[in-house]
Amino acid sequence: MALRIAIGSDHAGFQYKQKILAWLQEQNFKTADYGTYSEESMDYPDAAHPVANAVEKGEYDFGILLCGSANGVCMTANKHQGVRAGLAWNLEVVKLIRQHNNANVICLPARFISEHQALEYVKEFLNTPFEGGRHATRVNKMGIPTC
Ligand SMILES: O=C(CO)[C@H](O)[C@H](O)[C@H](O)COP(=O)(O)O
Repeated sequence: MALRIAIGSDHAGFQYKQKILAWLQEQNFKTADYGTYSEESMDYPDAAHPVANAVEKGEYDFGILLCGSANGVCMTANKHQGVRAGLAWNLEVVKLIRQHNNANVICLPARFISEHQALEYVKEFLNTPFEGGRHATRVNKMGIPTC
């Protein structure tokens, strides 16, 4: 079955979101676009929460979020149980958020990377598997300790 990918951005990430979405659709991924739908100023949580919800509920396998620095969408997405959103600021870090952190949401800083880089980071994110092993132990400890 094709991977299901939810995407969202604020106004700062809107243009890159449109390019990434077009590429995802060309590749026949199942996609959901949670906005924003123009460059008009808006509040990033209004796009980040719906994407994180879709991943949290298991309706989508991965999320892609963009804002100016990626911090606002990343902080918002990580409020959701079962969401592991990682900041993507270079290719090696993108690999590591999958290999070591099993990130299920990638957060792209549209004002600090090129459109080409944004697309390359998305491709790397989708093609890199989680390594498991010692990293699985650590990821499992991310929840709030009960003792
Ligand atoms: O939320 C952010 C930072 O954490 C994003 O970078 C936003 O895109 C940015 O704050 C938007 O700024 P603007 O001046 O309202 O365009």
